[in-house]
This record gives sequence, C-alpha cells and structure tokens, in this order.
Amino acid sequence: MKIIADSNIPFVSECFSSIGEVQTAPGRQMSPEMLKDAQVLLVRSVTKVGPGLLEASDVKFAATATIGVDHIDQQWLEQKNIGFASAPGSNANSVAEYITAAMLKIAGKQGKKLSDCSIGIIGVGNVGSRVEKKAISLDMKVVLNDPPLARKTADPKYRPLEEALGCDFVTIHTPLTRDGQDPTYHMADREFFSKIKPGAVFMNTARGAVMETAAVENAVKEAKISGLVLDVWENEPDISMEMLKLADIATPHIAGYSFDGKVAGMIMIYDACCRHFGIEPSRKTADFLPRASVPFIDAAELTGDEQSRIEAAVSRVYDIMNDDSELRKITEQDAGQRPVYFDMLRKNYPVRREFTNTKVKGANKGLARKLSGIGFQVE
Ligand SMILES: NC(=O)C1=CN([C@@H]2O[C@H](COP(=O)(O)OP(=O)(O)OC[C@H]3O[C@@H](n4cnc5c(N)ncnc54)[C@H](O)[C@@H]3O)[C@@H](O)[C@H]2O)C=CC1
Ligand SMILES: O=C(O)C(=O)[C@H](O)COP(=O)(O)O
Repeated sequence: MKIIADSNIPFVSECFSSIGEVQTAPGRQMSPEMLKDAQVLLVRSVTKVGPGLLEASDVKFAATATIGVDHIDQQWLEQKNIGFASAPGSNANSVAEYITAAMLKIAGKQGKKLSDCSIGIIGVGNVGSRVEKKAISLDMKVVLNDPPLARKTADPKYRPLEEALGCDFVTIHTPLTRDGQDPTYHMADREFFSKIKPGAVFMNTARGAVMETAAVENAVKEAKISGLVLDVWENEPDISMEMLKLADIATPHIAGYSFDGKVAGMIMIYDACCRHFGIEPSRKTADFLPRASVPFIDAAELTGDEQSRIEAAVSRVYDIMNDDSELRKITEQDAGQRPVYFDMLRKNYPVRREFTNTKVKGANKGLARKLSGIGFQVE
C-alpha cells in the first residue's frame, strides 16, 4: 500500500511504515501526479483535499492530523466512498494552554488581575470548553456563546453573542464555516467590534477568515480594543504586515503545536487508518513522546504576587513571547520570502510539552489549586 503524507506530520514514516510504504512531501506541494498510484493520503491543514487533488487517484482513505476540517471536501469524499478521518480534540488542550499563556502576558502588561476579568468564549467545543475550565480555575467570570449547542441542549448557560462581547477578553474557538445556520466566515467584522466592550482584548486562534482583517485593524486603530492576540491570519502564509504591527501577541498558527497534541493527532489518524483497512495497530502515543524538558518547578523559585507566579510557571514551560518574537523577524525578510518564512517557523517548531508534564512542588494551597486547574501536576 502506498501512503503519501505531509512531511510536517511528526513520526509519520516511523508510524505508518507498519501499514505500507510511506512517501512524504510538503503539504502545499501535494499534486494529483504524486497521488496517482497512492491508496492513502495523510495531510495537515494546508492541503486542499477534494476532486482537484484526488479525482484521478486510487486513494481509498484520506485523513488530516488536525482538528479543523475546512480544507477537506468531506461531501465529495463520501460520494466517492473514500474513507476519511480527522483528529478531533487532539490539540485542543494545546490551544487552551496558548490562550492561558496569552491572557497571563496581556494581563501582566496591562496591570490587570485576571480574577477581576471576564472572558467571552465563542464556540464551546473541544477547545472552548478547555479554555472555560482554565479560565474558571483562574477565577475569571466566563460567558459562553455557542448557538448550535444552545439549540441542541437548550441549556441557558449558552448566552447571546452580545453578552460574550461584553467581556474583558473575547476569544473565538469556532470552526471556519461559510454555510448553514451559523456561518463563521468574517464573524468578527465591523458590527462585531462595534458591540465589543470598550478596551476588551480580542484573541483569534480559530481560523484567519473567521475575522475580517480590515475590521480588526480598525478596532485597534480606533482603540475599540486594548489588546490583540493572533495565532491565525487571513491568507496564511501571506499575512498582513499591518496587522502584525498592531497585534500585541502574534504567532504563526502554532497554538495547537504542543508536541503532545501533534503526536495525539498522528496516532488518531493512524488508528483510524488501521480500522479502515482492518489492521491491528502496532504503534501507540507513548512510543513517540520524549521526556519532559521541565519535569519539575520549585514554587519557591516563583516570585511576586500569585498571578506573577502562575505566569512565571507557565513561561518556564511555554514562553509565548518566543513565538511572538520569531514571527516578528518576518519583517526582515524580502516581501516574496515572507510566506516561506512563516511556513518555515511552523515546520521547524521547537518541541513544546503541555503543562501536565511538569510537576510543581511546594506551592501553597491557593496557588496549587490554580496551577492544577490550568493543567500542571502539583505536589
Ligand atoms: N490555531 C490552532 O493551532 C488550532 C486551531 N483550531 C481551530 O479551532 C476550531 C475549533 O476547534 P474545536 O473546539 O476542537 O472544535 P469543536 O467542533 O469541538 O467545537 C467548535 C464549537 O463551535 C461551535 N460553533 C459553530 N459555529 C458557531 C458560531 N457561529 N458561533 C459560536 N459557536 C459556534 C460548535 O457548535 C462547536 O461547539 C477548529 O475548527 C480549528 O479551526 C483547532 C486546533 C488548533
Ligand atoms: O488542528 C488544527 O485545526 C490546526 O489548526 C492545526 O494545529 C494546524 O496545524 P497544521 O495542520 O496547519 O500544521
């Protein structure tokens, strides 16, 4: 069996060689020619999967090692009886840790106590519900907005969008959709920002096209918002330099790039592929995860007030500002090389482990509760 895989899926050759012959290629360069005699296609978010790529192929199973599926024509795959799998939830905790790190940085910069702040979470699925849990652990007031879930559950905890926009932090965790009852394409437009709480912090880790770039730029310039955190951009990898300048924290679509999340995504599509072809899986997550680089933190080394200590613990494991400063070097590149630089940062992303791999020793009860709530082990 011939398997064509995106070379940015970690360990894909090691893992899938138990099923067939693996050939890897950069996701943006996948072509019908490459897939002519392949039976399996494994992609990440940058490869459009549909008739254009697969019509002339013999592919029987396609999978994406991502949560988002907006790059996949699922209806066409189904029509053609091509098996399909994605990796729901695989890197959701990674995104929630990114949001936690971003809020701690912004709150520190603006002199705010998170426990005095509210957060509006738009989209409360795998990612949004993890953000909710961490925000509650930090004693933030949470407002949830998810019209599809509101209709399905009739639970009054789901509030109208306007209420979520009335919070100090507003974060989007919806899929990118263009049709249906609740399309999210350009959801964050001028009207959205006209309703946002003056001075709110806006965060987008969903998909770039969920926001309208010009509307976000205006919201900063007209001081409608006091902070902007962007991990995703319209027209990636060719991102707006103007928007980059205006963002307080800017990263190259890596919120979900914890090593734990990447390996989990790879194993999820491996298991699905095995199921599809009736093969017994012989690889598992633990085969691919290295030892944590920060296994312990001594709480005595964390200084300042409680929030500063939490921020210090988080930064020891994941310093979001490193990702920000690497992306800002994009301005030193020639204009034509900037998309290449954006993709290069993603391809060569350093190993980042999730908080759960780090044990904090000696924290007092209050600090231990919060650290444990955002995902650390505490002792
Ligand atoms: N930046 C990154 O690295 C990553 C980004 N993502 C993005 O995050 C998105 C969300 O991921 P999950 O939480 O795992 O998806 P999910 O499918 O578990 O949850 C999405 C939620 O959004 C809700 N929703 C849909 N339309 C909505 C609307 N108009 N307004 C409010 N809520 C709406 C759905 O009902 C659902 O509960 C993914 O589709 C992907 O695009 C996911 C992982 C990593
Ligand atoms: O899982 C998702 O959805 C994501 O956005 C991924 O983390 C993005 O990673 P790539 O597939 O673009 O490498």
